Amino acid sequence: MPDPQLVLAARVQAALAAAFGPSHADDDPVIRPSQFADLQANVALPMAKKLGRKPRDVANEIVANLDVADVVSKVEVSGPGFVNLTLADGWIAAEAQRALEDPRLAVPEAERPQKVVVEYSSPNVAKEMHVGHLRTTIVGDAIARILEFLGHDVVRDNHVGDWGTPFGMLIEHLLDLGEDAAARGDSSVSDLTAFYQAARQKFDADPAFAERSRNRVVALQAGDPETLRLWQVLVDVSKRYFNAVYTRLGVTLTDDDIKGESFYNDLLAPTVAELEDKGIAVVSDGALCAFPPGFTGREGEPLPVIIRKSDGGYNYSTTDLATVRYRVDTEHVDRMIYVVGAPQALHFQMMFAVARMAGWLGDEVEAEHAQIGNVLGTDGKILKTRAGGTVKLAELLDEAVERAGAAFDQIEHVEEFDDAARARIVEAVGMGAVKYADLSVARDSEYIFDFDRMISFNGKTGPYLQYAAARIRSIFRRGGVAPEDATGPIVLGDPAERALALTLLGFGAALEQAGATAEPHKLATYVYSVADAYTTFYENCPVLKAPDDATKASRLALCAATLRTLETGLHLLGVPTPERM
Ligand SMILES: NC(=[NH2+])NCCC[C@H](N)C(=O)O
Repeated sequence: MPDPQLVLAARVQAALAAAFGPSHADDDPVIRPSQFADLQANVALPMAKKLGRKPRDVANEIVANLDVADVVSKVEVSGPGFVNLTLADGWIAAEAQRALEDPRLAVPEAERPQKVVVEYSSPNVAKEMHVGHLRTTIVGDAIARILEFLGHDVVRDNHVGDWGTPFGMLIEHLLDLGEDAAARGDSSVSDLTAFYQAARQKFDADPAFAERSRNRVVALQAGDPETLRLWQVLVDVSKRYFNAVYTRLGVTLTDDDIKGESFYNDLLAPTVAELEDKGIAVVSDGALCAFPPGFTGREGEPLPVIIRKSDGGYNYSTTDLATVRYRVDTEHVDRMIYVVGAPQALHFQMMFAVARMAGWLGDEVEAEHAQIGNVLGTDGKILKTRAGGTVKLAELLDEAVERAGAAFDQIEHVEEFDDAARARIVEAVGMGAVKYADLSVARDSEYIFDFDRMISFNGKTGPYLQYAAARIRSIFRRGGVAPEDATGPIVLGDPAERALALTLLGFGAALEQAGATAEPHKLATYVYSVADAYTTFYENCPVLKAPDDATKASRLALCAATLRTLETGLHLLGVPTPERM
């Protein structure tokens, strides 16, 4: 869908080149939405400064060279030298029609498709996923979906924390409980939080257990087959639990997307060797460290990235460096997006800096930490249960659905749905509410997890948007027309029709921006603006009772284009859209 802003930017640049010389063909035309017209080009002011001329004269000269008759109905110079541009109704209608007829809603695929690793979710084995993981899972999944839709080759990567010293105590605790407890799905094992805490308690209280645990770590690292088998039992129990959460959330991660930390075990030594060969890793206080330039501590002392501890063990950073190296050398990726909590920002900055020193990252390969802000409770503190513990994800999702049910039962026509239909809708509303709440806030800001707000059918919420889409479907049902058969032609008369069509044309730009910056909230905000423009349209423009057949056909086509934009946008956010509700 050609974003009007981009179309006009190109035209203004052509006018700049014609008026002031070809060197200005790439100048920023400073196109902005305006309250006086659809868009405003504000380039005359900076240009006048450069040329030492009056802004208004420059603006007039731009206009004299501007070739926009096919796109714009009115051009006007105002104020000190703004160029006001009003799009032609015919152009908007034709572009909306083109979107309607295109399965991709006229969203172009990327000119230069990239291979992009989107790393997200990344929970830890034998630990319950918490709301922080919930948010990286939801945001990461939306990023992956958006980039895929834009035509990139997306590799989903679930960097599960499945290795490290805690596995010693976890394996010993599993042996104490009896392995069949895991096979039976006994809650002493499947309740991951309880399992982890019990192991931890024994480790702290019982020196003999602690000793066994330490020996077990040694056996694990030495690759003892029986120990590895027990480790795998724990990994499998956790995977089952993660998958249950993913399925419920409609998250597109599968077992094939898991490359846990253990995946890189064999690559750690060669990675470290390369860092040593290149003189990047040096011994400091017995440990092997890299000192990326520009990172200093409180006293100005250089901060280390510890590559190998003095006891010979590798670190979290080492695994991450091996991961970068593997993705560059073996997977040949162009871009890596790490959807991980904001508290790990320094870790990623320093780790990327070391990878750049090693030549793994550079202009050719970009890596970015897509930071995720904390999830707070309504008291403004990090979300905790009433007892002060970590909130369990499964319970949180159950509560979302329960509350969605209560909200849904307030809808007047609720008796139209049988129990099975109601259950499906309520599940979708609960998940949609949680997901949209997560996605509508800039991912790096903290946000307050507030059931009352997110489950409302009013306001900037998932349920509101789901309901908006379902209401459009119900118009088609009542009119006895299938949305696919509403082919227009789109003609714009009422200002609300025009405003809706213009909003629909912004889909491509919203996706493009969301993908470029890995910020799904830009799409979430856009989808809301579509529902908003639709509401104004619906209040002002009768559809089934339109004054004549041509108007009815045009309005049904606008409804169809809106429906597809809403459903596609919500789908790319991972928010389910029940056909009826
Ligand atoms: N490549 C990475 N370090 N990814 C982030 C992993 C997140 C880690 N497992 C955690 O739960 O905090």
